[in-house]
Amino acid sequence: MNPSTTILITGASSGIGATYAERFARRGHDLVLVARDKERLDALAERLRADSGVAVEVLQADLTQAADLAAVEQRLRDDARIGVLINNAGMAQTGAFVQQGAEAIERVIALNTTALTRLAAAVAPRLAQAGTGAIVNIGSVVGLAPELGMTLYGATKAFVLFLSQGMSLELSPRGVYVQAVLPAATRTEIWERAGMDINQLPEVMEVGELVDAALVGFDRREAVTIPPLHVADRWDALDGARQGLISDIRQANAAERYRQPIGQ
Ligand SMILES: NC(=O)C1=CN([C@@H]2O[C@H](COP(=O)(O)OP(=O)(O)OC[C@H]3O[C@@H](n4cnc5c(N)ncnc54)[C@H](OP(=O)(O)O)[C@@H]3O)[C@@H](O)[C@H]2O)C=CC1
Ligand SMILES: CC(=O)[C@H](N)C(=O)O
Repeated sequence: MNPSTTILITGASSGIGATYAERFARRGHDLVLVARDKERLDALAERLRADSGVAVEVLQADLTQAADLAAVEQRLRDDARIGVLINNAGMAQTGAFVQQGAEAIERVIALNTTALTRLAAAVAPRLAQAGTGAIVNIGSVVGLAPELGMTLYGATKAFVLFLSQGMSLELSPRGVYVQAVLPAATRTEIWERAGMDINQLPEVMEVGELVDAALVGFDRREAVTIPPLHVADRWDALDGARQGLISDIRQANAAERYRQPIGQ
């Protein structure tokens, strides 16, 4: 990738986003860092400028707020230097589905799905027009498995995977690379923020290892990167089965098992 490409990273004040910022700064890229906590963003920006000599701009935004989201969209539309969007900002949600209040439901959907989609949609036309660039959407393995018990959060992450695969089908022929990254439990603040104790987990990946693995997938132009999945064939089998299913959907008639016997 051209080192003169600027990378915009959401959720860059901590965890996975901050680590992406470090890694891309080391690769020589200028950065635009987005999150709510300006003090933390400023401190990170200062360190990255000093360590890597790159230009780093801070854009304070609460992506669940209309005006802030619109400002980041505008920036992505207008700034031709930004060639990569790391769509990372997200929050987790604990508790049973019956315990979710309306406000909490709105917030997790607004951040994990609406903001992510709108930012991707803001930058995609410009990248497609230029015939280059990349959009990285951070999902989660939880989005593959309702059994993991995070129904609402998992549903937002299933959305991210579906959206990414659809975007990839549409945009890769136009020169734009779209990657979905699916981490599993990774040591960041997200757990504490959601009121979960990370120390109760049997296994946790360190955030540097996660981002470095995601970047291996990025450099290989993988459409779906699942760093904690040790048998890659499992994903190929799942995705292949899904595609096989499509060929068995024949829309002219209901399947035999749903037909009422004549006369009943
Ligand atoms: N850690 C894990 O185990 C896993 C994480 N993920 C995903 O990785 C992504 C990053 O999370 P992670 O690094 O772990 O968690 P962190 O809590 O460390 O980081 C979340 C980032 O999002 C920002 N953010 C939160 N709310 C908003 C908001 N309303 N507007 C703008 N920015 C916001 C936070 O900054 P600030 O508070 O300053 O706004 C922070 O920079 C998320 O999408 C998460 O779902 C996926 C699977 C596993
Ligand atoms: C961060 C979470 O809460 C979640 N378990 C995940 O792995 O995505």
